[in-house]
Amino acid sequence: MKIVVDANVPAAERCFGFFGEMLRLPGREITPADVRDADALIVRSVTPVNAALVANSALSFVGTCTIGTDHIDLDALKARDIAFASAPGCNAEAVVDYVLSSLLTLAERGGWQLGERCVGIVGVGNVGSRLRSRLQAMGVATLACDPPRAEKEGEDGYDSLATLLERCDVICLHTPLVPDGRHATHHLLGAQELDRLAPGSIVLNAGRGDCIDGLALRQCLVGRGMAGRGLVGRDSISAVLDVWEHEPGIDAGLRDLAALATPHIAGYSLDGKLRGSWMIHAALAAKTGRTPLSLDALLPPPALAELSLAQALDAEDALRLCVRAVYDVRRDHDRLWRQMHEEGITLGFDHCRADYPLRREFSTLKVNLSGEALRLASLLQAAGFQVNQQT
Ligand SMILES: NC(=O)c1ccc[n+]([C@@H]2O[C@H](COP(=O)([O-])OP(=O)(O)OC[C@H]3O[C@@H](n4cnc5c(N)ncnc54)[C@H](O)[C@@H]3O)[C@@H](O)[C@H]2O)c1
Ligand SMILES: O=C(O)[C@H](O)[C@H](O)COP(=O)(O)O
Repeated sequence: MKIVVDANVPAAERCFGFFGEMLRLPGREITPADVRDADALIVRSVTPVNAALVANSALSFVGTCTIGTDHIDLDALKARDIAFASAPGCNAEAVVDYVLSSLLTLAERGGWQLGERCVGIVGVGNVGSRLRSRLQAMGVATLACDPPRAEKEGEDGYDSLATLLERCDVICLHTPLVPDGRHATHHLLGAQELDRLAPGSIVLNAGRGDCIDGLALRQCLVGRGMAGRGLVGRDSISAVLDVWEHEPGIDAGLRDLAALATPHIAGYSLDGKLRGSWMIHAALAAKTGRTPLSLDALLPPPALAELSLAQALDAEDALRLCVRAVYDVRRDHDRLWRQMHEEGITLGFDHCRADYPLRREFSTLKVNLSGEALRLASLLQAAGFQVNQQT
């Protein structure tokens, strides 16, 4: 069996070398000639898998080791009877870690507490529902908007986008890119919606770049944001952007105005990436009648497995300390600036992603609590850490 695999797919040798001869290629450069005699194609989100790519191929399986599938033309695969698998939810926990690290960073810079805010979650699927559960358990008020779900399940628990814009001071986008139709998400937040944001609001996009009109956001930030990299003001609008229109050639002007700007890495925990590879490995194993490897065999132990707190810290300060011990979003923001400065926008963006430092998920850290710190147990557990109470 010949398998073409994006060079940025981690654990490719173990997951796909397992099935036969493997050819690794840069994801953005895979051509019809590369897949002509291939049986399987394994991609991440940067390879457009369309009719032109698969038309004259021998492919019988395409897998994407990602949650998003907007780069795949499912009709083109169906027309050629090519089996398809994606990795729903694989990196959802990592995206929630990203959101918490970002909001706690902005809270520190702006001098407010996350617990005072109301977070509006747009798109309540694998990512959004996990975010909602963690925030609710932490005692943070949330509202949710997901018209496709509301239609299927009833309106209870769901609000309109207009209500979120009116009542929330943090708006988190976790929608897929849906180009058209009744629930299209292309430019879901445009000039009109951005105009409705209350002073001091935060807009965070970790869905897909095209879900926000970048030009409108840029104008909004010029008018109502704090001009200057990474700054936040009590009454100004702040943006946290992980995804962008036209990646990797993103708008540097918008990057300059964002409080946190990262190169589409919200889901880039090692756990999330390996889960993605493994899920596609398991799908290909099922298709070919093989017994898959176990996911546990792929995941190494974390470098930082435990930390201990014994003193009476402010609850959000303690949370921030644990969050940053595992994942500090400021490092990704700084890396993007540095790499773009050295290599230019496009190369800098892609190299930041390709050479991504090892990152684990909150759930890999055990926090030992004793003495006064015992009162932090429920907050830390709610945020996703393992907690060990030493009485
Ligand atoms: N930044 C990253 O690194 C990263 C990582 C993972 C996923 N993503 C993106 O985030 C998206 C969401 O991930 P997920 O795992 O939660 O996907 P999912 O498919 O589980 O959930 C998406 C949710 O969005 C809802 N939705 C669709 N159209 C909507 C609309 N118009 N308004 C509001 N809600 C709408 C759907 O009903 C669904 O509940 C993915 O499709 C992917 O594009 C980005
Ligand atoms: O859809 C997803 O799973 C995420 O956007 C994923 O993190 C994208 O990563 P990439 O495939 O671009 O490496």
